[in-house]
Amino acid sequence: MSDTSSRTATVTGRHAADATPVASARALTKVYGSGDAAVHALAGVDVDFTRGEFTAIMGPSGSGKSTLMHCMAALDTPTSGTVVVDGVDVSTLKDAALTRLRRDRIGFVFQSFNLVPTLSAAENITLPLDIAGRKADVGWYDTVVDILGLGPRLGHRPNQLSGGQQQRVAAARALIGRPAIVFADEPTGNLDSRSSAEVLGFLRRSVDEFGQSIVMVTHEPSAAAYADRVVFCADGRLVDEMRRPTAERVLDRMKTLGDL
Ligand SMILES: Nc1ncnc2c1ncn2[C@@H]1O[C@H](COP(=O)(O)OP(=O)(O)OP(=O)(O)O)[C@@H](O)[C@H]1O
Repeated sequence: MSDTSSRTATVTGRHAADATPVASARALTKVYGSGDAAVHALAGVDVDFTRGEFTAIMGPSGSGKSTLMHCMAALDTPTSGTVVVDGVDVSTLKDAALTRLRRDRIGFVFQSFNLVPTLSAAENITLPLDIAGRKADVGWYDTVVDILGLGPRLGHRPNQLSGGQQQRVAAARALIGRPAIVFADEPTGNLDSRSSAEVLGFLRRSVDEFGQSIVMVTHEPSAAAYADRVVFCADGRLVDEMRRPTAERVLDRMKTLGDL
């Protein structure tokens, strides 16, 4: 559950959000299959994600949330429309440039953690930088590890860590390269409420204290309440948005969309 009192305290010290969107989509469509079997997963989405903000994407099951996130994160190719991430028009990029964009400017957190089982927590955290041939900024590495309380676990492999600890490692890995944007797909879907609060609290703090931009798909109103803004999907379109959400208001809005 969101701790609104501590959040209000940190918001005061937050980085000013930059007016230029960190990622945007225009007239975005995604059709799976064809003919009678065609599914219009995205039916024309226009959206801007503000730099330095935490945005949650909510909506009923099948409304297009994951498809939207995957198209925005260059993990999937739209049928039509444009996606711009950190000033780069993703549709113009060939495979190698797309790989670089994902590696250098985007951080990912997935529901299933997606850690490399043979690597230690420390090695998992720095993996994106190691692949890119970059060195971790030692001060930043220490800060992230410290905030996430991972110090005593750095030598452990994923199967020696709890789900919450694994997701904290995944969150550290997403942020270690200071990406322009972090996309999180149901990051608390496999976590208990305490571990969820730790991961969401870290994401919130990274926005407030370090100006990180985050977009998160979630089913949970209590998770969406950590965001600055919630956008609501239904039938492949964005149908509404809410600023300064609370779990109660998000839940009420979701009921009118036919979910929960
Ligand atoms: N690879 C695919 N092939 C065919 N249809 C797909 C594919 N991926 C998604 N869809 C369909 O596209 C629509 C949107 O799916 P999407 O996963 O984006 O929704 P979602 O809002 O993320 O759902 P959930 O909350 O259940 O994860 C659904 O009707 C889904 O069945």
